[in-house]
Amino acid sequence: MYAVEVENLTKIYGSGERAVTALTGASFRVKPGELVAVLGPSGSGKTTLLTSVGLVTEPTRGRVTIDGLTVADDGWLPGLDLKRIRRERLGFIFQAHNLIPFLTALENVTVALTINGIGAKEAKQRGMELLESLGLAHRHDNYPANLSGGESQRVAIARALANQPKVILADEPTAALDTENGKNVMALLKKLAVGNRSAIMVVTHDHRMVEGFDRVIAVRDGTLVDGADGS
Ligand SMILES: Nc1ncnc2c1ncn2[C@@H]1O[C@H](COP(=O)(O)OP(=O)(O)OP(=O)(O)O)[C@@H](O)[C@H]1O
Repeated sequence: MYAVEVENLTKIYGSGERAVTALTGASFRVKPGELVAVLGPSGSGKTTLLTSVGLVTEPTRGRVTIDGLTVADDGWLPGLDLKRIRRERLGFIFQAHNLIPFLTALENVTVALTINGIGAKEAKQRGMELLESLGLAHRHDNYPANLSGGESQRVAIARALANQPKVILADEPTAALDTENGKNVMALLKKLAVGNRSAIMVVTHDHRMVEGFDRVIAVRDGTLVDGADGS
């Protein structure tokens, strides 16, 4: 089974004279354990692609299936709890890592677990294990303001992984990092994709990082021009 299947996805923002077609007939699939880059110029539709898979942007037409569950078929399917599906099956990593400033590194990770109903003690144990696996156990009680950019991004990765999602979506996760930290983050994502059998989709402009990916999906003017299907 594919982790992500997108068929004929079209997204039109607005209507009438103001309508903007961001994606036209995009189709692709990502397997578990695959690390895929989404590359393309500004305005080409990369974020729309990622947020459609992330259940944030409602597709106008086409089908989106996450881990075997079809969530959209010409718009969201009725009766789905999108928030819950997002929480349970997806993990998000952003450029500006969005850590909660008044929570420690560990608490930033455990908050994702407690929202999903995991008890405090178990959440703490799992959070520490995750931070440990990312080389951050010794920084667990620091607040984001006292973490470096690379450390913050690794905390954000730990948080995205907390619920062992089948699909991880990252928007420019290395853009704010220097080359060395960027490469470390990419190596970590690669390890996690393989080890956890997660599919990871990364929107990036960062050509320095491209060699770390299994596949590059290239987007131009709302159309996928290359790399749509790795099978
Ligand atoms: N909420 C919105 N309302 C109207 N138009 C939008 C909206 N979001 C995106 N667009 C338009 O859709 C097109 C694709 O945008 P999108 O953000 O997906 O591109 P992108 O490749 O991620 O760009 P960037 O690299 O600059 O972030 C652009 O023309 C953009 O202006």
